[in-house]
Amino acid sequence: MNGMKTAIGLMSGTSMDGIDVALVRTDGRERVERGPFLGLPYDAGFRQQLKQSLADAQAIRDRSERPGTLEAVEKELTLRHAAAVSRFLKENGLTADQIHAIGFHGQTVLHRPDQALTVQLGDGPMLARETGIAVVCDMRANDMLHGGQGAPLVPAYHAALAASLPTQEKPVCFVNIGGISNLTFLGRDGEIIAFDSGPGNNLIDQWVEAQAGIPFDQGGAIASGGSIVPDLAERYLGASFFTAPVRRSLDRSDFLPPQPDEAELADGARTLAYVAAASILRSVRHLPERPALYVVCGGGRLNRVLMKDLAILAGKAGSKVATAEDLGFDGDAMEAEAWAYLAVRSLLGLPLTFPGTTGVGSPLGGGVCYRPTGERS
Ligand SMILES: Nc1ncnc2c1ncn2[C@@H]1O[C@H](COP(=O)(O)OP(=O)(O)OP(=O)(O)O)[C@@H](O)[C@H]1O
Ligand SMILES: CC(=O)N[C@H]1[C@@H]2OC[C@@H](O2)[C@@H](O)[C@@H]1O[C@H](C)C(=O)O
Repeated sequence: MNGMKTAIGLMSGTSMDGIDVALVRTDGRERVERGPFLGLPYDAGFRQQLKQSLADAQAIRDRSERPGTLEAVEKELTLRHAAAVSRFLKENGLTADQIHAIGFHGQTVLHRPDQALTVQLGDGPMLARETGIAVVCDMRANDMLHGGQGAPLVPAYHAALAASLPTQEKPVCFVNIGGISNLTFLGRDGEIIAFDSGPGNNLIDQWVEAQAGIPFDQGGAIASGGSIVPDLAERYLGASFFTAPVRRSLDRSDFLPPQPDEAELADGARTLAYVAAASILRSVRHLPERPALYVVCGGGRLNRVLMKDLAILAGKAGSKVATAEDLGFDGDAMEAEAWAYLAVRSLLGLPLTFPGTTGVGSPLGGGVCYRPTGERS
């Protein structure tokens, strides 16, 4: 189809649970055809290396620095992404020459918007060489150089998806409950407002891992046997992040899990599921209007306790809650799809960020493209 480009998006999110791969055909505007998706979980050993890299990244003062284990982890991460692309192409009967570009997120190991410092591990030139496909990466940096928060970037894609929704579902609010949660409000007239809305699954994951050696609370099974600890919930929900007049994007370390003596395993999981749901409603006060509908994507939509809390809280405020799947989207693939979409926008010189999304002064492009030959464009 005229003007359509085919791109692969690669996302390794703040949960550090694996690599998501998705294919999108798009004109970089409102025409979007979603293709196949592949989720490849990291093994426990590599997750541990990524966790170590978060600690090592604390020493970074300039985003090109790679202290401690970071250089080795970046190489390993990039090769794993290259292997993921190769497997994805093979499984779907595709070849590299059918793909215009890869949108490569990498792994965020440090994000300090107040210092305009954001670091995503991932070697774009190496990935381009390994795959034989042009790679668009570093999509957050230009926004930060121009005074933006560098996140969230998915909103441009949410806006393209929302274009296909009927008017009665608007204003609509996409909510991504990943490691950290972020939301995108889309008004009836196309107004777009987005921000990080608070902790998502990261606190739950860290809590059940530390207390029971389990990586995440599948289906909310642990939480369903517990009770909310009101003081603990209020400690999180009373954080300055929620009361500050201005929104800012979050780093994984901005919210830390409870101390072991603050709750039993199930009560802690129950409380943190509630905190993840209530955070979204607390953040909604920054929106100009109550959303008619919340569309939930990201792994948190699979935690039944969290989703029930969200449905109750949103319902009290007069809004409906649906999963991405209820509307024909894919809640696991959405972020990887977004990176494919953003890569095409980057190639076309279209803006990735907007005053209403990252707080940047005016709509702004971003991303750097590396060709397999080594050229940068
Ligand atoms: N079946 C499930 N039941 C409950 N929770 C789940 C389930 N599957 C995944 N999750 C949660 O979702 C998390 C992964 O979500 P997702 O992949 O959306 O996050 P991410 O992309 O890494 O993060 P971010 O959006 O912050 O970058 C897991 O760490 C886990 O906590
Ligand atoms: C710095 C960084 O990687 N931020 C992530 C993180 O995970 C969720 C939330 O915080 C969001 O702001 C962002 O990711 C999504 C994909 C985004 O930029 O839209």
